[in-house]
Amino acid sequence: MDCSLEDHGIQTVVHSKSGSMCQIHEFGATILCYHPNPDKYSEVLFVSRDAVLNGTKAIRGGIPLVFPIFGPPADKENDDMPQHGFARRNFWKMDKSSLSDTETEAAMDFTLTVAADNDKIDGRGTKGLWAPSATTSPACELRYRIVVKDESLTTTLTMTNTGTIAFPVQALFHTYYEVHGKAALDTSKCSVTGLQGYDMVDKVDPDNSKSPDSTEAITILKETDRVYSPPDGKNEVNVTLQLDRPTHTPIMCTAKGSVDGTVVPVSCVVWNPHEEKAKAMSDFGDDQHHEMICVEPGILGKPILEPGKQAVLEQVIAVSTTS
Ligand SMILES: O=P(O)(O)OC[C@H]1O[C@H](O)[C@H](O)[C@@H](O)[C@@H]1O
Repeated sequence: MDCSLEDHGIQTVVHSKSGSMCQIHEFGATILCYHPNPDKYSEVLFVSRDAVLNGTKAIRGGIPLVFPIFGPPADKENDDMPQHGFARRNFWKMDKSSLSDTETEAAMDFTLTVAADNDKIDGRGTKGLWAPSATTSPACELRYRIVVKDESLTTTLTMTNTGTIAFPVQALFHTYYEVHGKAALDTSKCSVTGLQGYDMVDKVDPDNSKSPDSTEAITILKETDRVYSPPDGKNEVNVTLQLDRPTHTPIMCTAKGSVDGTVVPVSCVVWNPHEEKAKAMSDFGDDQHHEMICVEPGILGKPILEPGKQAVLEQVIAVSTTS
């Protein structure tokens, strides 16, 4: 992504001390780029060259936010909410009072407020739990805090149930990483480690699902769409990504979640559409599956968020193990 991009709806947060910067599109509060200290590092995130940035379609790349469902609705007959929910399909508000730029970090918050009967929020569906209704629909406030440091980006999504109806939560950072040298399919250059021992559901080839998966390094050999759920006792995600970066250093991604103050397990999705799916997506270059890999930590267990309570999902992307 071109970090010099300036446009209506795009906000920039710069950490003056280190020069690290991040750009966020108000549509979906989608982070488009994260460029750590430019004296030392290159861009971390991938955005499709055909991504739609005018607010008519979820942005293909960066870090789209998935909430309150992951994938299509569980009960498609009775719920027409679109895949991955509504968070990525609406304009969020930047909170000017949250802006800061200190010695150690720069920060910016975005919010999306969803009243129970607000029918202006795109993607709530017309038949399911979230269909706008003053009496039967949930309400929520989403607050998204983005903190940029010299060598790390921390994103924290706080989901507050502001209504009277409890709802199941799924929330995920759909992070698209740039793989340098178009090497995503080169197994010696692009890999993800840290998910060994997780239960793996293979959405492309269900017969290949493993419980637990003993694979040490996940590489891309074909279309890959896998959901990794942690073994008992492991709640945080802690993965290492080799992306053939110019510095030859890996990226570390950690993530944790909680509901009403209680830690909940965080799963991790690994996705690369490969050739056929790449060609089928109108907002993705035919050959761009060579340039990216999605590693997406999230709360997928559908814990119930009661009225007045909060769920929190946090991700840290670090370009150095010392961050
Ligand atoms: O095309 P989208 O709705 O953005 O979804 C892109 C991908 O997101 C996740 O990674 C899912 O596991 C995939 O099944 C889906 O294809």
